[in-house]
Amino acid sequence: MSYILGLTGSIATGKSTVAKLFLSAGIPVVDADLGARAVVLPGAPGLADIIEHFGEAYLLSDGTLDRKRLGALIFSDREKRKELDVLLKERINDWIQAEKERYISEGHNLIVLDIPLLYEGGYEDSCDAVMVVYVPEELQVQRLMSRNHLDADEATRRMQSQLSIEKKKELADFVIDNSGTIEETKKQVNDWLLKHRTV
Ligand SMILES: CC(C)(COP(=O)(O)OP(=O)(O)OC[C@H]1O[C@@H](n2cnc3c(N)ncnc32)[C@H](O)[C@@H]1O)[C@@H](O)C(=O)NCCC(=O)NCCS
Ligand SMILES: Nc1ncnc2c1ncn2[C@@H]1O[C@H](COP(=O)(O)OP(=O)(O)OP(=O)(O)O)[C@@H](O)[C@H]1O
Repeated sequence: MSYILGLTGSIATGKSTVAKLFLSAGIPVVDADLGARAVVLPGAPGLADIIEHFGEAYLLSDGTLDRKRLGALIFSDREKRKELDVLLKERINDWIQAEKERYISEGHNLIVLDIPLLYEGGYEDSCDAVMVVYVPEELQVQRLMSRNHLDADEATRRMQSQLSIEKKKELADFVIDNSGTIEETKKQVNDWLLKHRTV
């Protein structure tokens, strides 16, 4: 039996940073953001759905999705965001499940599902436990501003497009506090692995 650990947080709290720590410990990670990119590659039905729904203005001249333009739209308009979620959710879910099954069939006893919208999308039921990567909101906004070159208003809007990190922390089975150094985060992940790797 494989133990399925859901890994989440809110935008820029450090999921990818923690996912890399699991990967370097040899644990397979299913990255939902990669799935979200795979289902909108040129030729994929998800891209055709987006263009049909939102229009050709969301295509770049090389035929790929204009992610920047679509991001600007959905992070400033709740209804449009919901429409995009409806268009892509099933396809992303199928991608996640297929990757998970592949790792299960390879015999891994621990598999991490890195899903930014884990709670918003109701994925907690398909996990044995959920780990939330936490930083306080002020630090979240700062890291988001500096990583994505956003001003404070835009970063706050993106943050508010997801369930708050405080709420996710309450719902979590395990919390990794990523407000210190990467080394401090690494220690928490390694301690968790020492306790749970053989579950
Ligand atoms: C709007 C898009 C094109 C913007 O692309 P961009 O390259 O700028 O951002 P990227 O994909 O790296 O996402 C960055 C982060 O934004 C957050 N985010 C993405 N989509 C959403 C959404 N619909 N609602 C809330 N937060 C979201 C996540 O925390 C994600 O990790 C892209 O995010 C997208 O296709 N989103 C819809 C798919 C989705 O739901 N992805 C989340 C995976 S579960
Ligand atoms: N402990 C830390 N100390 C300093 N900077 C950090 C730390 N952890 C992460 N960061 C930085 O904060 C930013 C956000 O981290 P990361 O990309 O891992 O977040 P994420 O939760 O995966 O984001 P998203 O939801 O957008 O995918 C990155 O620029 C990263 O380098």
